[in-house]
Amino acid sequence: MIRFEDRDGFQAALATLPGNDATAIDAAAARQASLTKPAGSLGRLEEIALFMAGWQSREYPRADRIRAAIFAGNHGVSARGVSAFPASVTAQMVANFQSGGAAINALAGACGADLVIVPLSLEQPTADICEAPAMTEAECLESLNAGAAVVPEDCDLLFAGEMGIANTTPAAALCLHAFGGEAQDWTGRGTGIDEVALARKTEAVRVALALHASHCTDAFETLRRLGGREIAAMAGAILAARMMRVPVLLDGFICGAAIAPLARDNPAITQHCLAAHCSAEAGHARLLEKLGLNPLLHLGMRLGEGSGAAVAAQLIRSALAAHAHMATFAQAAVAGAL
Ligand SMILES: O=C(O)c1ccc[n+]([C@@H]2O[C@H](COP(=O)([O-])O)[C@@H](O)[C@H]2O)c1
Ligand SMILES: Cc1cc2nc[nH]c2cc1C
Repeated sequence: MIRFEDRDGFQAALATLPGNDATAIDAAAARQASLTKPAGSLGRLEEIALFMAGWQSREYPRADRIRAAIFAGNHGVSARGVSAFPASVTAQMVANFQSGGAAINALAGACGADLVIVPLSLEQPTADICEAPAMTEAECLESLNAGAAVVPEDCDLLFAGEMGIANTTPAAALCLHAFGGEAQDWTGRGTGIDEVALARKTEAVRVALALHASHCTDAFETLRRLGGREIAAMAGAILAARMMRVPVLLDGFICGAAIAPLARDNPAITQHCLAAHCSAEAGHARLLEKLGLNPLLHLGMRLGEGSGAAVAAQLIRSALAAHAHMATFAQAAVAGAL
């Protein structure tokens, strides 16, 4: 299991990311070229098969062991009226996840993922990012390690999701810091706020940046100041997955925002990631573009909790089923292209 010893250990891991296996990609590409279809006719499903082959070092990659990890945290900034829901909903939804009644329970079941729910000190919200750093150094490190701990040794695919009332506010702040622009470029309606609350939320993002930006010198410090526990946990899980060369499906806006500070330090962090979908949250399309990721799905979803990733995991399974089970031209005695 991966564990980051301290902030330097986290930053060192981010600076020395392993790459994929070009030999496995070549072998998988040769197999794709031999299958009974015009070259490229399975479109992105072919790319997915090669992507999975490269990270798993397998000519025949698998999606049998899928780990879905949902992290939950509370946010001091929720007291500013930036969400359509009260902060108490975070713990209530965790209870719903635990009793099997949430969307992610149904969707993780449908894609065959093994779901773990990780509540992170829900009784202790982060500090209001408009007034202070969200977390202490110890809290941030603990959250990163809670994320790293969910990646099993034998894992074919990981997806990380979140639950945290008000977390689209720190997510917007992380995007603004990583990629610039204006607060309104990154601030959306989250759970469904009105115009007045949107103005308050945009101002909160602006104030948080004014307070912290000059101190955000690396990914750890940025997550600590502008993030939240579940956000840092997703970042820790995604970095740990990379260290173990486990491919990752990113979920929605908050999940993408969690790696924005990592991408600022090392843009290669996205190489083992596929963007599951483009959320309806304003800012997600721009975020994916900045991360250099082309989302697999556009379903108008904006739920979070790993729901988009769970749907996209079915595409991964389809891509790998075609890759593994189709006949070759030679086996099926089908003539190749002229
Ligand atoms: O995944 C997304 O793109 C997404 C977009 C908007 C909202 N959410 C979810 O809604 C919550 C955050 O919204 P808010 O309005 O409370 O900041 C949090 O629990 C997220 O999982 C998620
Ligand atoms: C009900 C509810 C469910 C969620 N799941 C993820 N974020 C959420 C936010 C709310 C408000």
